[in-house]
Amino acid sequence: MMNLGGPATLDEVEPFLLRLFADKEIIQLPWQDVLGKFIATRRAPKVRKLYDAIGGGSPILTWTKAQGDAMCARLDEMSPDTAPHKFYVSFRYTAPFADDALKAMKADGITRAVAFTQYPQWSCSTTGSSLNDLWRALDRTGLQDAFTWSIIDRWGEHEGFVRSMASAIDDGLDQYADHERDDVLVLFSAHSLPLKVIDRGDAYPAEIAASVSRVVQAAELRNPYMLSFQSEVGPVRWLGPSTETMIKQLAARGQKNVLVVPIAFTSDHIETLSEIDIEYGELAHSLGMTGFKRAPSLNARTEFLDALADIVNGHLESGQPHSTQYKQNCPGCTNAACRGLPSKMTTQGTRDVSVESAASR
Ligand SMILES: C=CC1=C(C)c2cc3[nH]c(cc4nc(cc5[nH]c(cc1n2)c(C)c5CCC(=O)O)C(CCC(=O)O)=C4C)c(C)c3C=C
Ligand code: FES
Ligand SMILES: [Fe+2]
Repeated sequence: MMNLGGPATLDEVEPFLLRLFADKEIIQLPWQDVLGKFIATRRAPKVRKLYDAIGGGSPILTWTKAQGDAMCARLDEMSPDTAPHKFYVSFRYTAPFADDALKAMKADGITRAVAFTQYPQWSCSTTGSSLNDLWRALDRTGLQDAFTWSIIDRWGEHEGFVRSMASAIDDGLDQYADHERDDVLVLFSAHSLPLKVIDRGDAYPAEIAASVSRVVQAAELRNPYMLSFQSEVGPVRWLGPSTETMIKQLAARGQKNVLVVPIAFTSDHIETLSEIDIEYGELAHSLGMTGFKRAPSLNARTEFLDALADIVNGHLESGQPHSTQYKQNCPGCTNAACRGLPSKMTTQGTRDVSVESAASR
């Protein structure tokens, strides 16, 4: 289960930021080694305060473990012939790292592995970076031939995911009085991306829009809705409209009730608990938006735990090594590591562990 990760304690904030700003696959800076360190160190005190305000750390590992446990229990029942199922966590910027996961898998005698991104929608800066690093970790640990791999690289339109988002929106709308419910504007908010990444051809904006459209249909939403992007960092230009600006504009036109729906994260962390709930919440209230609320994150929502198991089970049944999209590099890509494959992959059309050499690396 691959994700960005987050600092579990306040002491981990600075090392987390140092790793993030050193990763050329999420952010490209001039003189990255020097400037990345400078930005991370300077940013750390402010970010430490934010994590302090949400309980002293990111809950992302706790949620991922709860999701993994529930997913594996369901998979053991759904697919006895591939049981037992075990999950390992591979975070990009905090422990457990890809190397930790691979070593633990080897120690447990695992031979068949599914690289399962926990970002529903693809971006080369998130899932792409995690996968590139996973394949590098195989080399670092000398475990190139230890596992036969397949990849779940995106699932933003999966029916179970879409249904769980729709039911989270229902719960979000239930927070309003009956007479207000129809007046609520549903504001889908996704993490933004630098425009440079989008111009390169990153699939993320289209995949976010596809998720929103499917969720709106599944929720049979009668409310108006919009999509905006949050969490921009640094002086580069980011994809808009920004969630913060949108809140100001909606407040200016007298919109009182706004339900924010995080569409690109599956569990709570700093962007929901701090940025939306505290920062945007205070902004909205100061502008007279009395009904500013957020739909709950999926976390351990039953429909979502079912969805995770269903995504993996469907993947195993399909026998697909990865999605068709996976091999489509961004037209503007200059990173030779992108869309690589490990040396041992499952063969197209089989759900078993037959081995085939990867076509390219
Ligand atoms: C879909 C998810 C995400 C995308 C896309 C994404 C892009 C992206 N992020 C940064 C820089 C930072 N992100 C930070 C935190 C953070 N980012 C995501 C997800 C996506 N990022 C999550 C889930 C988290 C929170 C981790 C947690 O609390 O558990 C941070 C650290 C916080 C801060 O300093 O504000 C930075 C920095 C860039 C540059 C980027 C673009 C490609
Ligand atoms: S940046 Fe998208 S494939 Fe390399
Ligand atoms: Fe981020």
